[in-house]
Amino acid sequence: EKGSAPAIPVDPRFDIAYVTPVTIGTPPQTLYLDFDTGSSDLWVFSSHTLASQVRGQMIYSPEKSTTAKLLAGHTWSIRYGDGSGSLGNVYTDNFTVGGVTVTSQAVQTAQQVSTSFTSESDIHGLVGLGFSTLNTVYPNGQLTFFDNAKSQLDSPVFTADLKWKKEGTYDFGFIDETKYTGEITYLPVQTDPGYWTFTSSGYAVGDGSFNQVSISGIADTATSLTYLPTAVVTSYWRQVEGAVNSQYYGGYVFPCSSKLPSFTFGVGSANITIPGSYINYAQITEGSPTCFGGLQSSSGLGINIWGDVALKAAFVVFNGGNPPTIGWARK
Ligand SMILES: CC[C@H](C)[C@H](NC(=O)[C@H](C)NC(=O)[C@@H](CCSC)NC[C@@H](N)Cc1ccccc1)C(=O)O
Repeated sequence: EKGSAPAIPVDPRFDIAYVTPVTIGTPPQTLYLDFDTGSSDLWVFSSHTLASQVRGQMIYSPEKSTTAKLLAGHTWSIRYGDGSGSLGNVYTDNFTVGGVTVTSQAVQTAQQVSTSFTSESDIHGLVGLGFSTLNTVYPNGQLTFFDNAKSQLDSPVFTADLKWKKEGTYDFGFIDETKYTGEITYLPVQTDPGYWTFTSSGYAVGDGSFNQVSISGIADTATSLTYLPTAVVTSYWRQVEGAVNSQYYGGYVFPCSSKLPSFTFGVGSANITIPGSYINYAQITEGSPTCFGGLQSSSGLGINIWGDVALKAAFVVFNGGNPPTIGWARK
């Protein structure tokens, strides 16, 4: 079995996040969810969510699904790196993405969500695609959609082909050779504590020389920007006239008129190049001549995150085989 589903940018001006249509329950209820390799909870806005915290999101109503079953005595509560979070109860129900159906998927219904989720009407929840060890359901942790679907997929993989300001795809169970050029380079994955953690072999700024340095970080499809060690990020922004690391804006800002250099990162003996345009992330406010960078320092996070700004420059294979590996190809 295999499937394919669109990854739709949430905001046409800049790629805050990508959402993918899924159907839950019987009869099927459609929601648009943020597929997230950086976490492992599948949670949705629901009929259980405090009305004051719902603002235009589509919701899942288990009471309207003949196949929904309450997972009695189970709760969940998750916190994300940006301080956002949500919590609630758990049902199992039919869950379908791109034609691939899992019949008793744990669907975590939110009772409460933090303000940043309330304010993002285009994101109706998350589908965690990290390793199931990260799942927060208590007292028994639940499996991700990918872990549940793996055995019925032609191949135990899913791929991310995210695009700059355009619709991309998530494929499940197969590798679409038409979506990349050259070879796919596979790297080992550290599955503890549960992210897709890999080590890049170094970086180059623009057409400058390549710096051989190991950079361990996570591939996170639901983090908009890319956060790397301060030394790496400083050497990038040093090349941009007028770029400053602003305390006020919480990161590097620069004149929107700048022509930004590309950023190349190593994957084994190959490499991926992020065009400078992808790093010109967004104006700090509508109409401002000052822009916010898509490449920022990870020093405050304690972990490096290869988010959408990096992922959309590549075709990425998340191989859930034994052992798991992560594959990178140019496109
Ligand atoms: C502060 C909490 C830390 C970060 C940690 N939580 C995590 O690592 C969770 C699973 N993952 C995340 O917070 C991040 C990875 C951070 S690396 C530490 N990925 C998921 C995030 N992009 C989901 C999201 C999507 C849209 C809007 C906001 C957030 C924990 O629970 O300990």
